[in-house]
Amino acid sequence: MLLKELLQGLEIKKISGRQEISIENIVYDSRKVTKNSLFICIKGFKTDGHLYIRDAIEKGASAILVEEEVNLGGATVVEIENTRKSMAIIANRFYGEPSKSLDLIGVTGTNGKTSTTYMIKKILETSGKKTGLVGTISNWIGDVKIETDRTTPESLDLQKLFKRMLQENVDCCVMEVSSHSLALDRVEECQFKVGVFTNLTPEHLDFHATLEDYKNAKKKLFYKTVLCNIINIDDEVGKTIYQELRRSTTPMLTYSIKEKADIIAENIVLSIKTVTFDLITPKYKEKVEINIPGIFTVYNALAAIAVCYSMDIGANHIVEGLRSIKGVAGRLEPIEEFADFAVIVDYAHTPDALENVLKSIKKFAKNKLITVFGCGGDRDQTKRPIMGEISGSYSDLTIITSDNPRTENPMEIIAMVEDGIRKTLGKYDIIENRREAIRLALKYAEKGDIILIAGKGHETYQIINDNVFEFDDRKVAVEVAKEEGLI
Ligand SMILES: CC(=O)N[C@H]1[C@@H](OP(=O)(O)OP(=O)(O)OC[C@H]2O[C@@H](n3ccc(=O)[nH]c3=O)[C@H](O)[C@@H]2O)O[C@H](CO)[C@@H](O)[C@@H]1O[C@H](C)C(=O)N[C@@H](C)C(=O)N[C@H](CCC(=O)O)C(=O)O
Ligand SMILES: Nc1ncnc2c1ncn2[C@@H]1O[C@H](COP(=O)(O)OP(=O)(O)OP(=O)(O)O)[C@@H](O)[C@H]1O
Ligand SMILES: N[C@H](CCC[C@H](N)C(=O)O)C(=O)O
Ligand SMILES: [Mg+2]
Repeated sequence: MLLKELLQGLEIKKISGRQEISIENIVYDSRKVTKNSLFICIKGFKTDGHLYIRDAIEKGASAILVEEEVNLGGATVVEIENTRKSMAIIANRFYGEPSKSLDLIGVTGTNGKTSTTYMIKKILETSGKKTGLVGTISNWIGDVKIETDRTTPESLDLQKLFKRMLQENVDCCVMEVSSHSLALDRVEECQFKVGVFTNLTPEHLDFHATLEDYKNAKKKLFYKTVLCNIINIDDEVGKTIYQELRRSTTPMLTYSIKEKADIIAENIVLSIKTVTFDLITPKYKEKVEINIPGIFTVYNALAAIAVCYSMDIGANHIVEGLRSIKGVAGRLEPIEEFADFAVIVDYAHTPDALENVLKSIKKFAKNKLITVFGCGGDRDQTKRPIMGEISGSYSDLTIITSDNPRTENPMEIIAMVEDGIRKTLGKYDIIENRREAIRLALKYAEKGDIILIAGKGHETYQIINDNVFEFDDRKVAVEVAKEEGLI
């Protein structure tokens, strides 16, 4: 595509060099530049893309998009106000506006995005639609898995992925829309059919200055949708978003288990492995059964149902799709090798998630509830004491350990968790090494106990400083139990 075409309609401050040049590739990382690339310079949180322009030109970049004045030859230089936002516009154009041809569903909220997207995918597939998925665990094109390291990819990578989905005849794509992606314009130019709001509780307050900023980032999704917005009105923030969206032209569907809403669940029965409920929609009633425990599974299912209902997917496909789900990796995932006591791995890494999970499983513990968890480094510090207090309140024993300490001192993170747990009567131990923490929990466990290993869920690594080590809670629990002769 010609550079001139890519830049059409953008407010350019200054341009030096030819615009009639063919752009074969677009990149925002100088290390990925190939011949005839457009290199987009982004001022980041760690470094600044403008520092790598020379490097990019040497590798063959023929055009550079900048947001600060640079004077050098060898490539066309285009100066613009906001390169991150412009990248989304250019990427959408370069890949042929792919989201317009997909039924794109966006799910946002603090907790439940991954779980809800997997439910939606399963229902859509049951109804015969080839479905793509973009999210935390991995991306999918039908049943082909694509590794990812972001929940919501950078706009360029996202548009490229959408194009690939179209080439592979995908009908619908369901994606998690993180607050970072909304704040950093990763989903600008995406045309969503349906948007979902699951809930909002404190998280990522290292990135968003206030809870209000966090909410405002999430809210942006609902002004990008054309078919329907789906809102959990049992959530306090959901209620306010619902009120605000009444002025919008996009129709809305609400869901609830407590209040009058469009999609509701009644007669909920929770067991240690499943949930069942009576589904009531404006058009029909059905019995629903899902093989994932916890009251929040009902919420995630209602969100998924509302999406499919708004897309006119038949009730039979909804019920069958939900029934066929075997679980979502690292979300209340039971480790089957254990018989006398239960070991469950879960991705709860926010106060709200941890509280919900502990509440859900505590009632099924015939004996003690033992929790092993820590908090991630280089992330929101305010949640650490709160999570400590929650674990101390619900668990008979907490073993505080490391999550992904990243560049922080693990013992300092643990001390912040300990500040919270000390406010409770809950017993606790501190074992910084996560493998050893899991070992101790297994050694303490007795018949009828439940061990919850929280925070890392599906993750198969642990990040310590800038090193990524292999670490999977599910595998480690089994390995350690074998070493101890417990299984
Ligand atoms: C805060 C944040 O989201 N940062 C993301 C952002 O980084 P950044 O813009 O600060 O980039 P930077 O590292 O400072 O580099 C600036 C620019 O220089 C370029 N560069 C850098 C080095 C070089 O040699 N050459 C070069 O061109 C980089 O490619 C970049 O364009 O853009 C990068 C490239 O896309 C992302 O990898 C990076 O994610 C970081 C690693 C991250 O941890 N993000 C998390 C917080 C995140 O986004 N999480 C949400 C999930 C939240 C949830 O699920 O609750 C997500 O959607 O994944
Ligand atoms: N609707 C919900 N409300 C509260 N907690 C939930 C809900 N659904 C799941 N959880 C809890 O939150 C954890 C994370 O769930 P999930 O991965 O679905 O959320 P997410 O929004 O995708 O998280 P992330 O922001 O990390 O991508 C689960 O392991 C579970 O403990
Ligand atoms: N999407 C979340 C995941 C946190 C998972 C937890 N294991 C951690 O590393 O803090 C984040 O990037 O903040
Ligand atoms: Mg997720």
